[in-house]
Amino acid sequence: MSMKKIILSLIGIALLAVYPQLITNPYYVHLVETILIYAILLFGLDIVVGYTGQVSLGHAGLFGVGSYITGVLIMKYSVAWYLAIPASIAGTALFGVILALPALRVTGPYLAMVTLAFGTIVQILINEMTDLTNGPMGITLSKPDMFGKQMTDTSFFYMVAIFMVLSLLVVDRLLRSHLGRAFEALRDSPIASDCMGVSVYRYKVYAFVISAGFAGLAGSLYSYSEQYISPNTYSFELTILFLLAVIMGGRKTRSGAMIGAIVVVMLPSLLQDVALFRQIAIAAAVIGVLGSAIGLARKRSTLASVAVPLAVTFGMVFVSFKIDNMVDWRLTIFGLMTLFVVYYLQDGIVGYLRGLVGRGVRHTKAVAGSKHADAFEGVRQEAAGGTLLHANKVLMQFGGLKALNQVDLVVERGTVHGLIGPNGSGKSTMMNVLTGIYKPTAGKVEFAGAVISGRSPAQIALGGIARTFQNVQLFGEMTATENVLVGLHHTFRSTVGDAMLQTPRVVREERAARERAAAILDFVGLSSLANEEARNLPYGKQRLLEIGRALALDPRLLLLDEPAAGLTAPDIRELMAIIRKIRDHGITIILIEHHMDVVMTISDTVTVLDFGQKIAEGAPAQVQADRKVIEAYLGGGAETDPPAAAAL
Ligand SMILES: Nc1ncnc2c1ncn2[C@@H]1O[C@H](COP(=O)(O)OP(=O)(O)OP(=O)(O)O)[C@@H](O)[C@H]1O
Repeated sequence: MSMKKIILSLIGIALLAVYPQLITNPYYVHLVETILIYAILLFGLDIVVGYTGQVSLGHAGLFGVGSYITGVLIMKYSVAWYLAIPASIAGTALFGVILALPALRVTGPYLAMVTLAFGTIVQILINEMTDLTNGPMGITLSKPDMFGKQMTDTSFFYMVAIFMVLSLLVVDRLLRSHLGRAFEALRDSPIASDCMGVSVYRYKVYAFVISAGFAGLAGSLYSYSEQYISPNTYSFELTILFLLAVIMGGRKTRSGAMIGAIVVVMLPSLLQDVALFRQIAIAAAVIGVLGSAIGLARKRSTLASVAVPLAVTFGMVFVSFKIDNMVDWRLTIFGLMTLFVVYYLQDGIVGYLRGLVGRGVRHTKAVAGSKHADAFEGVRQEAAGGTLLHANKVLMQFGGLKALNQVDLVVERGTVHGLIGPNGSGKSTMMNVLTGIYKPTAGKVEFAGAVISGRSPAQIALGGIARTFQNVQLFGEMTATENVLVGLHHTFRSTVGDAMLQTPRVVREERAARERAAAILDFVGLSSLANEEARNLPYGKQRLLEIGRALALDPRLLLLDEPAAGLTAPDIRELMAIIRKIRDHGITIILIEHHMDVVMTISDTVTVLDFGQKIAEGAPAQVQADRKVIEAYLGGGAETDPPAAAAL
């Protein structure tokens, strides 16, 4: 933790400690208490929405489950708080599994609909299960007892503050660990996550369960805080407000969740009180003017780009002085504010403020490569010779189209095996079959003596097959180092508990992984770009980074899908040297490439596909001279790839 962060945290804790002593009005103490409770929920919601990129409209439902578990346990069994709170966390986490199930099948608007239905069903059930929940009458409860005495409002405030600080610490540690990287990776590219051994299924479930646990804790504290719960609270509006809070505050930041919590609590007051609305409108206009001036001075914005947001903020000030009360206008103003945030503050308030001071998202800086770390540290040196991979009569059918038609492919250990063919001949389909993305319609794939067809991509990746993609599939918002670290995910044995508590094991594993990542980046020539976000790298470097990330898996077989596409001549030479070095370390390679000079120079064996069938196989010179191959390239009409044909 940096000195600045420690000082800020201590100031934050000191403010929380003195607040209820300085502010004696119980209304304001309760207001901040509610903000702290919502912040706990939003830390969790940010894992699902900000990190894994899933839409959840079910979190008000989870919040309700947490509240009612505590409410029912107290009403029926007079359970103590130290049992009721853990029961709410565990019980709501179980409901998180139910919410995760649809996320495994659907995404985007469909997931939004399903999670919304979940929230609605929870609300209806609470309403209808009168015997258990008291139905619409709600449950009344009192503040928890501590040492045989009922807590005062102030002592309960401290209890909530302690839970919030602990949640903040735990979430922060978790999200900075290998698990946080796994969540983030599956947002940027689920397919690449799976192929790096980070199972999308498993980590989506983890994200929902952990997030639900925090919703359960928040719900439980809320029931004690309000001392009365009823089904109406956990409504559709609340769930929208939660989602808006994460977006408005700024996703992937804890400070964003805190700001979001303030918004959730203050918005209803803001939309009722015209004087408060005027003050906020003026503050927004001042920040807007300052931000635009800084943006223009630093040449990061243009007059055209700041004109509309400025006009809107000034418009808001104008309107705030024109209206006398908020009653008729609150929904319109709420709608316009939502539109403004979604359109102009896509990185939220925290993202906007960071932009003003010229700082992007903070990533943990890469370490320098250590003398002890070696890029190929985990790779098993295998003796060349013998079959490593055998695809046996593979048929891959899409409707009536046979993308692969009874293809046999035998790859020898320690070789570079070229796979070529005109566009649409089935090369990428073969890659997808070998890595488990497609399950073959018929035939089987054996790898190192075991049948792998039918296994999941993550299982196949962890079994020793790594790949790159024809259309680069990097984790764009993560740095080059973090991309490689996702590839090194398999080297971690630490559990969620280790990550949350920062045990020595997780610290040791993280250090070792970072040193290894530095060595891998050095090997692919990207050391100087280690802290750069992948989306900002030049195209050629992105391809090299994909190779580095794949090497991190310690593969026995590496599949390279058109690694030279879009590369300049010097980049291609660098790439060829890298491929040779990888082979020299005993890793077998299957290389799909349209640059014939590359394939023919570095392959030991070449297989040629055409219309899903194998038409030739052998040494490069032999294949180049094959009449069927020449015909496939030169006689293929529109399907012909000119550079490939020319090279042949
Ligand atoms: N998921 C899919 N659904 C339907 N058809 C598909 C699918 N994937 C591939 N195909 C079809 O299978 C055939 C083989 O495609 P594939 O991408 O494997 O060819 P390729 O040899 O890799 O081509 P290129 O060199 O252009 O990448 C094509 O006709 C393609 O349209």
